[in-house]
Amino acid sequence: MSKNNELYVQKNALCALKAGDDGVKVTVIGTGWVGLTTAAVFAFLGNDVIGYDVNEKLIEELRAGRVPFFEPHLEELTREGLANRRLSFTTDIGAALSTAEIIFLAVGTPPAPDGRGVEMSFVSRAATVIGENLRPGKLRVVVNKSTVPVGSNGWVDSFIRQGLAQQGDAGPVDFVVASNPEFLREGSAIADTLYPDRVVIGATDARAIEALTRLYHPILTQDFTPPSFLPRPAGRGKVPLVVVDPVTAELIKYAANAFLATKISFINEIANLCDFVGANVKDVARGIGLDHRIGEAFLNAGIGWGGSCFPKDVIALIREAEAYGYEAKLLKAAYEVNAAQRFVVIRKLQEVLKTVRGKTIGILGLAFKPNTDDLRGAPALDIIRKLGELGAIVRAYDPVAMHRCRAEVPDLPASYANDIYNLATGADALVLVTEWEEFTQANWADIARLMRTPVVIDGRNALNKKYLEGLGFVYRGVGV
Ligand SMILES: NC(=O)C1=CN([C@@H]2O[C@H](COP(=O)(O)OP(=O)(O)OC[C@H]3O[C@@H](n4cnc5c(N)ncnc54)[C@H](O)[C@@H]3O)[C@@H](O)[C@H]2O)C=CC1
Ligand SMILES: O=C(O)[C@H]1O[C@H](OP(=O)(O)OP(=O)(O)OC[C@H]2O[C@@H](n3ccc(=O)[nH]c3=O)[C@H](O)[C@@H]2O)[C@H](O)[C@@H](O)[C@@H]1O
Repeated sequence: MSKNNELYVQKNALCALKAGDDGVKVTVIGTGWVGLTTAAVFAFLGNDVIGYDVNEKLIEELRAGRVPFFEPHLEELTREGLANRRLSFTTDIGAALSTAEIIFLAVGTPPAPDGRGVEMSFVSRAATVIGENLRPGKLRVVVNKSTVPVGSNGWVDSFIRQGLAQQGDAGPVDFVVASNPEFLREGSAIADTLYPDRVVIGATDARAIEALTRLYHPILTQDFTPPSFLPRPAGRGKVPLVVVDPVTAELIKYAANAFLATKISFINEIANLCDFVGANVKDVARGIGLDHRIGEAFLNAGIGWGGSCFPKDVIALIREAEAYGYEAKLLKAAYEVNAAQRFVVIRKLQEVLKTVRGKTIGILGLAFKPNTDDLRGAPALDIIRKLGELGAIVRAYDPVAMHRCRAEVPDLPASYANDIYNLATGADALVLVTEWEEFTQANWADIARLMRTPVVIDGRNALNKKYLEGLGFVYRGVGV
């Protein structure tokens, strides 16, 4: 689309009715972290939203107003949507699609079983089912929010057409496919959705761009009353809208995650150097981050990145490049630095304790980061397994993720403690893996007294080194 066209569409769409005034009919396919957040937020903004998922138990829970994963305020917002009847949930695809104007695809795209590509079967299945169940009538905009390999927009279109073909001669069905990548972070999913840095729409069809711009109008203009639990950040102005073609939108998503992941690997490499030369990586990060071209965010050194997306998306981009005979050397290096980084804490434990065999090691935190119970790609799991292999007796505690860990990783070689003090009792060392506030705010004087030997390896540089050393701890951070 030409620049003039793009501006024309944006201007017109922004002049259109606010979504809150007439309520867009939205259906979200897949009600996990991204889908449910999308559904709850658009319902909160005054749209009529139906969440559809193949997981019957999940839908049952959501209907009862229970969100079976930990995401701050998401349950509150879901309950509010259910109470004011803006939000509903179903496992009936026909009912889910019958009124829809905009259909979001938010199903998972995990790594393929061979670890080399992206598992796209959830997307293809969902797209086919949409095609099988769309009926003639008004235009439907199918919007891909899942993170997908470049070119998937056309691919989704073809699966919808295959589904439509199954219907036989049902009459003409008017639909377009657009891309709308998601940039929310777990732990701050609602804030990131209501107050995003930008909204990206990947489409060439003006009707799709108009429909999505209308839906996003309150967010783009910040013209809504914020929820009581999430005030609008001070100084938050209008949100930039980036309208591009679908392929570019899909690449923006991968590039954003790959850049952030590379930034963290970069600072971790510097942290490792700091350990050799005796510099302090926190000061280095501040010293470089104040340069606005670099920026201070995402320069926290430690055990590196985990989670459901950075690892799989960096790999996906490497594979994407390979498909064109291009070796993405920088991304490969970022991945490798990260893969090794989580074991830095084990090396530090060995430096202090000499052998970990037979020693009791307490792991502070299981989730891949604070404010979530998500264990996908969590560094804690690799660290615990490695310590198990080395003969350590591993105990773990996490404020919210233990329940999930017991269910999802039953073979983890660790037992669980009730709280941080219980974990510390008799431990030879503690390793801080997830920087929960509960850990940074704990009574470390009590913890020192409870431990067999007061040793703490701070994998997130989140604790106060001087204070802990004052309490008699042997403290090791990463590059501090
Ligand atoms: N979790 C995150 O923080 C972010 C995730 N993303 C991307 O968003 C997508 C979704 O991720 P999550 O929400 O984390 O996944 P998730 O695993 O939490 O949720 C996916 C949901 O889709 C459902 N599903 C699978 N096949 C289905 C089908 N055919 N029809 C209906 N529902 C179906 C599953 O039952 C599940 O509830 C992925 O592509 C991910 O890369 C993007 C930004 C942030
Ligand atoms: O595509 C996705 O799923 C999402 O992936 C990340 O979000 P998320 O994985 O929820 O969490 P982040 O806050 O980005 O943290 C990712 C990992 O990097 C680590 N990290 C983060 C920042 C930092 O400075 N240092 C660091 O080690 C965290 O501990 C965590 O393990 C991106 O930040 C989101 O923009 C994106 O939408």
